[in-house]
Amino acid sequence: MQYVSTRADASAASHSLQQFSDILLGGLAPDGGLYLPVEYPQVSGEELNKWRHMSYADLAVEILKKFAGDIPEADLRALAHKTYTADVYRNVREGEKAADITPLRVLDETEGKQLVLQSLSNGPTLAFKDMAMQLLGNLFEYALAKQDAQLNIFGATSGDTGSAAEYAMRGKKGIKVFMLSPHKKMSAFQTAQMFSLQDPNIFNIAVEGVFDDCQDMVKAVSNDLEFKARHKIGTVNSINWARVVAQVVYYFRGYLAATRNNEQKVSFTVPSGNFGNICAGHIARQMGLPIDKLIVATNENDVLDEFFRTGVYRVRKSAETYHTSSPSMDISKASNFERFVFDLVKGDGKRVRELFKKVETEGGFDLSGAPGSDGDEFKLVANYGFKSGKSTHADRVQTIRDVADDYGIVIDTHTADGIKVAKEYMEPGVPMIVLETALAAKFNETILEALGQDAERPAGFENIEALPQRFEVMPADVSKMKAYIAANTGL
Ligand SMILES: Cc1ncc(COP(=O)(O)O)c(C=O)c1O
Ligand SMILES: N[C@@H](CCOP(=O)(O)O)C(=O)O
Repeated sequence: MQYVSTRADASAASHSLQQFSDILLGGLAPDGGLYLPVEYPQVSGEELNKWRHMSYADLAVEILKKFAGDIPEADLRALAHKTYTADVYRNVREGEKAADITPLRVLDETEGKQLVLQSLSNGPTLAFKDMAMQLLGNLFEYALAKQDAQLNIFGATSGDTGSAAEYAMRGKKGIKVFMLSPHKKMSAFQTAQMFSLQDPNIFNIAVEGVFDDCQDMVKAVSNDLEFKARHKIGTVNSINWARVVAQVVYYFRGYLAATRNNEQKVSFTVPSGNFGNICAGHIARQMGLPIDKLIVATNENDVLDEFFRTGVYRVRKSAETYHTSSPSMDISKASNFERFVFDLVKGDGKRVRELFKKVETEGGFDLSGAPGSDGDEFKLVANYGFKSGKSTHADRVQTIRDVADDYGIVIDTHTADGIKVAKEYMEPGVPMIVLETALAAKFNETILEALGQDAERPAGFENIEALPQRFEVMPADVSKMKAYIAANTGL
């Protein structure tokens, strides 16, 4: 499989095609775009039948090999089996099997409308990021060992990517992690999870700004090609295609576990911020997985909900980005949205460049087809199955209470946003799978408010907030950031 940048000129595309292994360590494309495969590999009914009873690791191999043909299948198999084990994804609820890796639980079935929770947060850091990040850590180690190279990961987090990356990369030979997070905007648990790590290869930088400021800096540093090459900069954000592809696997797993035959369809509701998770669902659908709807659930930071309702993409400035009780979704400039726009404009990289230039200069674009708009591609969105909705603090507190009362489980604030929105789109005969993107323990402040009691804590995290913390506070200033990285890479 070959890869092309979302901003590549069609005429020049043949000169800039890359292999999976080439883009694995590099992250952002040199033209500032994101990588996508030149075409989505297709999945047949026969394959789906074969995959129904496979282990998660074997299913991952089947999907990965369609995207990473330049890595020998035996190596992919070894990596997947090292990653997707019951021991790594052990934080399951009572009655669920860790060996399922992403267990499904039917919450409700009323009048043929099935509400299902797919648990993606059983890994070491209690969020769905572990699903891809654990694999990425092993892939990086594999690729670096082959080249005897080193990698300095420069990433941005609103709370979960950071800890997942640091837990996956700590102690890994040849890898350092520089992770930007918005100062004082993560939950106490998330902050402690990252900042209490004392490993010498981990550098936590609390930025005076919001997540979007952090992600902008990651992109600015990556766009300085000379600096990027000299300091061997790579990324673990969903900028990195391997992250997205690893997330495609659990959509297949969810579909296969919720259905009996390939005639059946399911819908997915996805708590969304940077659009990486649901972008993986979009790719699964484009590969032929029988997904009916893909529902984008946002919190009060509703840029994506606005687009999927109106066709207007209007990013918010840092000062207009709210600090909410589902803080990992406090994002107003969703990076992976560019991947979807590339598909929406039929792979026209020049048009993607123009549209995202407009985002920089005018704060957005309008594809609604209204007089004076920038295009009318919004009418095509329905072909991709996208719908959307929004949830507020009051909604998520109420949803956490309702789910505890009705189904006897405690969900986190992001999953609550998902369930609130999912309920607006349930249909008889089409299971609605809500992705559980984190465990409640990470957002205890809101659980306490909703239920009057603490969230259960998996073993090993009992007193995490009391541990000593190590981090730097820095302004959102690219040149200062580069100086910090340069001083610490030793290159
Ligand atoms: C717990 C949680 N839920 C939802 C999201 C949103 O996912 P995405 O950014 O892939 O849209 C995030 C952050 O990515 C998260 O950490
Ligand atoms: N919500 C994320 C933000 C970064 O998203 P990513 O998928 O691009 O890594 C977080 O928790 O850090």
